Amino acid sequence: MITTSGLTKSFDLEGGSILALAPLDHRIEKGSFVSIVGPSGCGKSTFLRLIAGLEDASGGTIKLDTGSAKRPVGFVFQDAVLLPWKTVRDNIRFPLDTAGVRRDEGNRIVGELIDLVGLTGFEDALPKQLSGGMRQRAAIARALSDDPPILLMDEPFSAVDLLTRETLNDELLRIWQRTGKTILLVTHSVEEAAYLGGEVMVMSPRPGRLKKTYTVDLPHPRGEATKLDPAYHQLVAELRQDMRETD
Ligand SMILES: Nc1ncnc2c1ncn2[C@@H]1O[C@H](COP(=O)(O)OP(=O)(O)OP(=O)(O)O)[C@@H](O)[C@H]1O
Repeated sequence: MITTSGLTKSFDLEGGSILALAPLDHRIEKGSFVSIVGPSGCGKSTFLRLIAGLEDASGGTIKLDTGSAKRPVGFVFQDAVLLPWKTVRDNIRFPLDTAGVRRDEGNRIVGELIDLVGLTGFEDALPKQLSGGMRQRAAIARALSDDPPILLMDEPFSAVDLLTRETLNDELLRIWQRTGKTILLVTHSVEEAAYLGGEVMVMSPRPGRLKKTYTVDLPHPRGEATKLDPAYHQLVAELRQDMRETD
């Protein structure tokens, strides 16, 4: 459902250009959960931004097989970029209002999403009244509001404490299983990548290229038992080794 062929991206800099992404050929199946790891500057964000259409490719192609979806991708960034003067409800419904969705239909969708991300009771709160984790929940709901088949997440949980992060990881897996979205998640945590992903893409820098992909066979639903599974520890160790080699 996401196919890249010879995808490259270079940025013009004073006195030359930098190749942020070397030719990338990859295929991501519909409904999969793909974690992306690699050292700083290896092109992880650039890859997501190209898929989202926020950057133009310098070469090659990206094919998104997303049928008749109005908007193929939703994006969740490291910091929840919520409108500070709007309530949780109005932030989540903002893309729906922009798309001209009828008010009663919008109310129904927003109600379901608030329930899905566990923000019931906080519909009328302003972003400043929420914890970091709750703001990220609202950002996920907003990214899902007009039902994009693909959810792109760029280090979505790196600014929250470890316990909240683990809870949000489990919530995200539940959301993924309930919605069937294709999820691509960039993370600096190899533990998070292994715990969440069905596939892990390992990238290396200068220029950014796909070094390796792992298929993760850990069973679902994942939970505390996953973290005790020797196969999980083996994968984390291999990913850590890959990161050392690419740094
Ligand atoms: N708008 C831009 N202009 C110039 N160079 C850029 C731009 N965006 C990214 N780059 C360069 O492209 C390379 C890849 O950047 P990118 O942000 O995709 O890496 P990353 O793997 O997401 O890094 P990090 O883990 O630190 O977020 C880096 O060398 C970066 O400096």
